[in-house]
Amino acid sequence: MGAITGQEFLDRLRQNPPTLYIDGQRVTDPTTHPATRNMAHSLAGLYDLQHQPELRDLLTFEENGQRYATSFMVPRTKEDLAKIGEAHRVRANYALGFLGRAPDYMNANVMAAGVGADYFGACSASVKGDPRRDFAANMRRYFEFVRENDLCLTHALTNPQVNRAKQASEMPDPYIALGVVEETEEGVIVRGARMMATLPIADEILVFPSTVLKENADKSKYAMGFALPCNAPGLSFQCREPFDLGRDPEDHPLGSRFDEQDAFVIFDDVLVPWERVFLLYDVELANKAYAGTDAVLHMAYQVVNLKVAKTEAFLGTAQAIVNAIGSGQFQHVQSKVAEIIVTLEIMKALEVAAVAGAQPNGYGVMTPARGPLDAARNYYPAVYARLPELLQLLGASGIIMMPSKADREGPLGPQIQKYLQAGAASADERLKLFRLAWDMSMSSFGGRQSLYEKFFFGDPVRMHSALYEVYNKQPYVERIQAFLNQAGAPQAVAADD
Ligand SMILES: Cc1cc2nc3c(=O)[nH]c(=O)nc-3n(C[C@H](O)[C@H](O)[C@H](O)COP(=O)(O)OP(=O)(O)OC[C@H]3O[C@@H](n4cnc5c(N)ncnc54)[C@H](O)[C@@H]3O)c2cc1C
Ligand SMILES: O=C(O)Cc1ccc(O)c(O)c1
Repeated sequence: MGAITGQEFLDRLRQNPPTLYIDGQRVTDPTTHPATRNMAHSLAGLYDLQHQPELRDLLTFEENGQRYATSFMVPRTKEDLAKIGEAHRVRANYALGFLGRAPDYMNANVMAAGVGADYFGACSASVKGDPRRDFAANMRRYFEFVRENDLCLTHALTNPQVNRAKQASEMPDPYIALGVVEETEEGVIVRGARMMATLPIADEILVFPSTVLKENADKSKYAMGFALPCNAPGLSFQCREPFDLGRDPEDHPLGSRFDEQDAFVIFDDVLVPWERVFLLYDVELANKAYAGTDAVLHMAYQVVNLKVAKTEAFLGTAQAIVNAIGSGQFQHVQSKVAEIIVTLEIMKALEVAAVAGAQPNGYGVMTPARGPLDAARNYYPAVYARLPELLQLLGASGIIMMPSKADREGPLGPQIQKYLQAGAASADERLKLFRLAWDMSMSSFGGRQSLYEKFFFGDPVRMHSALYEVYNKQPYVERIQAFLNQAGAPQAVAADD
C-alpha cells in the first residue's frame, strides 16, 4: 500500500477504533466524537500533505515502485538524513510544532529498530529461526508492516507513578506495573498498566521498556517490548480531560485542531501474539533497547527538527505581537525577541551539527551524531518555559482581553472593532493573533505543552545523569592535568579534533 491518504486513515480508524474512554464513556468512533474528531481530521490532513504535488517528493520516497512516508526511509547518506530532517520540519509546521507525537516520531523508532533488529535476536527468550519466536525476525517484519500500511503508532514506556521509591515487584500488587502473567501457545498474556501514551487516536501501540528497569536480576517479567492494535481485547486507554473545547478555531486556534490527547493504558490480561513480541525477560537488553538500536537518535533527530519549527512559531508570534502593538522600539522588547532568536539558532545549529557529525552505525544506517542531539534533548526542556513566558511578557493584557468571534459579531461588535484594533492591524486580525499567543502560552492546551516539553523524552534529572555517564570527559581532564603539570613556560596543547 505505502503512503496513505487522510481518507484512508479515517476509514481505518472508523473500522478499527482504539478502545478509548473519555469522561466515563467509550468512544465508539473517534472520527466523530467531539473530543477526538478534530484531531482525527488533523491527522488525516497530515497524511494528505504527503500527496500534495509540491510536497510529494520531499514527504515520500520511492522503493521498488512504491511510495512511502520519508520518515520510514533508512538513511544511508547525510543527504538522506537532511531530506528526512526537512520532511520532519515541513510536517511539524503543519501544527506550528505543537503536535508532539505526529506519526513521524514513532516511524523513526520502528525504522531504526527494524534495521537494527538483530539486537532483539540477542534476547535470551528469542528462538532463532522459529517462525513466531525469533524476535529479530518479528521486529524486522513489524517495521515492514508499519511502513507498508503507513500506520499511526502511539507508545507507552513508563509504569504507573504509584510509588517511585519502590521497584515494580514491590508495589502493593505485582501487576500494577505491566508484567507477564503467563506464556501460552499463542503468545504472552500481560497484565497491569502504563502511565502515558500520547496520541492514543492511533492504529497500534508500541510497548517498550520503561527507560531503565531498576531490577538487579538478569530476568524480569517486567522487561518486555511488543506491539498491538489499539483495539486488542483487554486493552483500554483512559484519556485525560480533553483540551478541544469545541470552540471555533479562530477562538482556539491550536486546541481546537491539535489536541493529540494523552492516555493511561490498561492491560487487562491482554494476549500479545508471539509474532508481536520483540523483547522478553532480558533486563539488560531492555534497558539498552533505545540506545542499542540507535532508535533514540533517530527519534531525537525528529525532535530537534520539530523544536526548530516550534521555536520559529514562537518567534513569528512574538514579532507579530510587537508589530501589532508598536512596541518594537523598546530595548527590553527587542531583547525578549532576541532571546527567542538565540534559542532558535541554538536548536538549528544542533540540528545541523547532528547531520554534519553523522556516521554509519553497525547496521549501515547513517546515524545522526549523539552529542548535539543529547545537547538538544537536555537544553530545550530547560529553556522551553521561557518561550510562553516571553509571549506573556510581550502581549501583557492583550493575551487575556480577547473577545471571541461571537462577541465580535454581537451587539458590542463595532466598539470591539474600534477599541481593540491594533496599531498595525484590525481588531479581527489582532484578536486572532492574541488568541494564538494565548493558546501557545496560557490555555489548558498551552499549559500541557509546558509540562510536555519538560518530560516527554524522559525525566530531565535522569537525562542529565545519563549524559554525565556517557559523555567522554576524560580528554578535558587530561588537558587540565597537562596544563597543571607544565614546568616553566606554557606548552601548546593539541586541540581536540
Ligand atoms: C504530557 C506528557 C506526555 C507524555 N507522553 C508520553 C508518551 O507518549 N509515551 C511515554 O512512554 N511516556 C510519555 N510521557 C511520560 C514521560 O516519559 C515521563 O513523564 C518521564 O519519563 C518522567 O517519568 P514520570 O512522569 O513517571 O515521573 P516520575 O518518575 O514519577 O518523577 C516524578 C518526580 O520524581 C523525581 N524522581 C522520580 N524517580 C526518580 C529517580 N529515580 N531519580 C531521581 N529523581 C526521581 C523526578 O525527577 C520528578 O521530579 C509523557 C509525559 C508527559 C508529561
Ligand atoms: O528513554 C529513552 O532513552 C527514550 C525515550 C523514548 C521515547 C519516549 O517517549 C521517552 O520518554 C524516552
